[in-house]
Amino acid sequence: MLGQIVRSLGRMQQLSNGLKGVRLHQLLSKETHGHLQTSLENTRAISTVSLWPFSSQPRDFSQPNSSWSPEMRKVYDHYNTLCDPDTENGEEKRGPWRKLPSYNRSIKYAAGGIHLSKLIQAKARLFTRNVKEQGATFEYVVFVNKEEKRCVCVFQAGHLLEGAPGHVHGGAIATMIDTVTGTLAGFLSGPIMTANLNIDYRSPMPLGSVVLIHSALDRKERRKTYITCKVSSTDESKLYTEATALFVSIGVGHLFGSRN
Ligand SMILES: CCCCCCCC/C=C\CCCCCCCC(=O)SCCNC(=O)CCNC(=O)[C@H](O)C(C)(C)COP(=O)(O)OP(=O)(O)OC[C@H]1O[C@@H](n2cnc3c(N)ncnc32)[C@H](O)[C@@H]1OP(=O)(O)O
Repeated sequence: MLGQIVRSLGRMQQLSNGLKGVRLHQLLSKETHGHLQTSLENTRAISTVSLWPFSSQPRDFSQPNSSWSPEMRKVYDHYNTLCDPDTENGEEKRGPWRKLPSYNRSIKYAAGGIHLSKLIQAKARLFTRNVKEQGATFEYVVFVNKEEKRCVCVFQAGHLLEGAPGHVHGGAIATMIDTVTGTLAGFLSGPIMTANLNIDYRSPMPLGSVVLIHSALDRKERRKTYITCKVSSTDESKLYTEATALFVSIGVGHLFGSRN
């Protein structure tokens, strides 16, 4: 994935004069750093090298906060524990689970350039992370299992996500499905965009619910990554939603109006 992203960014640099003087590391998002670190296995060595262009650290939203219900916290703790390394014969071994960090921008910084300024505006924020009041909208953390090519998102739906009275808006559920399946597809295939999303809403989801969003790789065909998804109660006794999604791999230049 590192090679893929660096190649894509290299193409993007060639694309635009506006990119002159911008270094690749300035364009890499913190998320991408996280993914790179994970995929490169050697997280300790990598994390000692600062690739982040700002002096102040951005806030990682994938952390418990006071709006979380006891149920949200319990499920988070369960999956977080799966990320802990085991100690065997005095040696630390990491399992396949990783918690992914989440920030309110994917790309935070770039210097100059008309193409970049179209994309990187000071007020732009990641849709799911743009509300200051904790617990009001999307509270979620994604855990990925790289061996099984699947992930689980723990999602608590806040009161501003109402659709049908007392229940979560279908568009908010679709947002989370797109986010979680897209995160998995991006983790497995590098830069992608959603091409198709099919959703079956099976039961209404009460506001305030804590649910699991399970996503798994179905298959990959050329540039296409197919992902399946199920949204259920945390004990998995109730099925709320099922979905399938298709993501198409893109060169980052795609976002700048180039098909390369
Ligand atoms: C730089 C990004 C890096 C991401 C890093 C993530 C960091 C993590 C951060 C935060 C996590 C949050 C994660 C969020 C995730 C959400 C993502 C979104 O919501 S994206 C917004 C909604 N999507 C669009 O706006 C796409 C608009 N559509 C397009 O741009 C194009 O149509 C595109 C890219 C989808 C395909 O265009 P073509 O020209 O590149 O490719 P062609 O040739 O048309 O298709 C390639 C193959 O895909 C099939 N295909 C394309 N569209 C299809 C469709 N709708 N249904 C079925 N097949 C389709 C085609 O038939 C073709 O298949 P054959 O290889 O020939 O077999």
